[in-house]
Amino acid sequence: MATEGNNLSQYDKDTIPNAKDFRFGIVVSEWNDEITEGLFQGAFDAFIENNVKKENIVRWNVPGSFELIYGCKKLQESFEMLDAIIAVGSVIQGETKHFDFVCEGVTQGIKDLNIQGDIPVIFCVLTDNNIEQSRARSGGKHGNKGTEAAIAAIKMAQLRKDAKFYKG
Ligand SMILES: Nc1c(NC[C@H](O)[C@H](O)[C@H](O)CO)[nH]c(=O)[nH]c1=O
Ligand SMILES: CC(=O)[C@@H](O)COP(=O)(O)O
Repeated sequence: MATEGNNLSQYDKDTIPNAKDFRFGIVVSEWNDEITEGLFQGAFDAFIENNVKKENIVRWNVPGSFELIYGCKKLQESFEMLDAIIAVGSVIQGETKHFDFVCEGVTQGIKDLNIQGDIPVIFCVLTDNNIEQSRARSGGKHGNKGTEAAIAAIKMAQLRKDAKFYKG
C-alpha cells in the first residue's frame, strides 16, 4: 500500500498498548534537518499522546543517515533500559549514485542492529526523490512517518516485553 492517498499519522488509540512505563531513544540525523526535525516532532508528539513521560525519551543527534547505524548501536549499548529506539533520517536523491549506497547501507545496518541487538530499532528513514516528497511525509499532506515510527516503537516495545514474560 503506497503512502499516496493515505495519511501516516492516523491511528486508533484503542489499538495501541499502554506506553506509560516505556522508555524510548530517538537518534536524529542532521542532514536535511528541515525534514528530520519534522519527523522527530511527529514521533515525540505521538509518544506524549500515548502517555510516554518526557523524561523517558532520550534524543541523540548524528551528522547523517549513514551515522544512524553507529549512533543506534551505541544507544543500545549505553542505555540498556530502553524499550525501543527510532532511527530518524532523510535521504534525498542527488546527482550521483551516492543516494543508493547511503540508503542501502542504512537499511542493512539498521536491519543488522535488530538481529544482533536486544532493543528494537525502528526504521524512520525517508528515501525520497525530491524534497517535496520528504515534506509531504514529515508533517505534510501524507502525514508524518515519525508518528508512524512512534506507534511501531510502542508496539515493538510491548512485543519485547511479552516475549521476556513468556521466556520466563
Ligand atoms: N546525501 C545525504 C546524506 N549523506 C551523508 C551520509 O549520510 C553520511 O553522513 C556521509 O556519507 C559521511 O559518512 N545523508 C543523509 O542523511 N541524507 C542525504 O540526503
Ligand atoms: C544522498 C546523497 O548523498 C546525495 O544527496 C548527495 O548528492 P549528490 O549525489 O549530488 O552528491
